[in-house]
Amino acid sequence: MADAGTPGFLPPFKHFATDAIHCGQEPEQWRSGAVVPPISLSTTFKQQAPGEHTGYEYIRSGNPTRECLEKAMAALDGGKYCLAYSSGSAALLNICHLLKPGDTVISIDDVYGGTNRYFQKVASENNLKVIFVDCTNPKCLEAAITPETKLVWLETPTNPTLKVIDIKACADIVRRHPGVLLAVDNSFMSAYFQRPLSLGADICMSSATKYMNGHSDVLIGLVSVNRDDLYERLKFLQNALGAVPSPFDCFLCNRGLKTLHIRMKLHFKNGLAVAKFLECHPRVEKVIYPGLPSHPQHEVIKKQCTGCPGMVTFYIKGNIKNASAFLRKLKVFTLAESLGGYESLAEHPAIMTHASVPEKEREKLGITDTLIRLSVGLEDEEDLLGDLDQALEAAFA
Ligand SMILES: Cc1ncc(COP(=O)(O)O)c(C=O)c1O
Ligand SMILES: N[C@@H](CCO)C(=O)O
Repeated sequence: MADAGTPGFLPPFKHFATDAIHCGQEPEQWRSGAVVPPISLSTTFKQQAPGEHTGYEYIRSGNPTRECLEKAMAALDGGKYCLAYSSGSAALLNICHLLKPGDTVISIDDVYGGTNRYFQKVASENNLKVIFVDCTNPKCLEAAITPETKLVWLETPTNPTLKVIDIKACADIVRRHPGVLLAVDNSFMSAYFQRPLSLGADICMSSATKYMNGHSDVLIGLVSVNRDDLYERLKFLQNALGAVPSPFDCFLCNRGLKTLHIRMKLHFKNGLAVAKFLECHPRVEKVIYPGLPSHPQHEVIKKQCTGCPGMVTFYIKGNIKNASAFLRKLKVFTLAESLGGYESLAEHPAIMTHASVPEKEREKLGITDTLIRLSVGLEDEEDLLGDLDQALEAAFA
């Protein structure tokens, strides 16, 4: 019986679990017939004669364990190719090396703090112009494109205010401007809930450090594309820049993919329960969760996604003291950066993940002293809700 998915959302991507378990994992590729791909640590490979090799010559340019992960991830992203990097930030760096001095990048205004930092404090100092646009209104994107624009960078939902962008609408606009690439950072959704390539994006990037690996024990980035020319250039840059992940990290992330479909369904269930609980709580000012009908782009996420992740953002009543007290009083949720693991995490973006965003910009984006971001994990729902309730009360005691 096929998984019917969630009413109102896209139906689940077909064969997702089977692809996660089998794509790129063929035992026949190993002399041993290993059902689980071995970890190939060798940094170099014997050649029969100069230049006559097995397809592998040096670890940075190719590794069997990394290729198993890349093949599995390409299938999950619905892409032709995938390339792995040492982090999501390294993936962003490689993508930006597709550009030339004098090019312009249009970025969604609300992005991960580290992405903002790279754009404002590195790329901008290397002859790239970066402008930030609220692409929740695609007309704003259209108006911002100039002849120098060569890359549009989206996150959806955005980190941390969970704005949802209509990927297809933005892709339709970008396609009217030849030479402009559309990249979507899919970290918050995972491939299980969202496939940007199928909606017209040229590049799908994931900090697989998050949901894709899903165990908070690997730093790794993944980039999927369909276009042969993009793949060839990114493959060259992957080797030339050298920001590749270790075989062990590839092994762990490849293993994480095998349970992604199960984990994401539970993240959705727990995330929605937490959002609904907070929405009714007297100590909560406002909840932002794309899975709630109250979210301004609720219809967009249902149109382009098969579900919602466990990312819930809310404004606690009071001030910074109440927000800080709440975070300190949590027992099941852990006060820590990052997201997408099996454990529930809570953080204060203005002080933690988005501290590098200039204060005026943070305020404009709504990243205020009372904004709290949750990564709702896989714990028992009653324990999660009970923890939030006791911490909210304690924050005002
Ligand atoms: C949405 C988003 N994109 C990119 C990154 C960067 O990924 P990494 O930490 O793997 O470098 C992060 C977090 O770090 C993130 O939250
Ligand atoms: N990008 C992750 C790690 C932050 O350093 C987050 O937003 O929590």
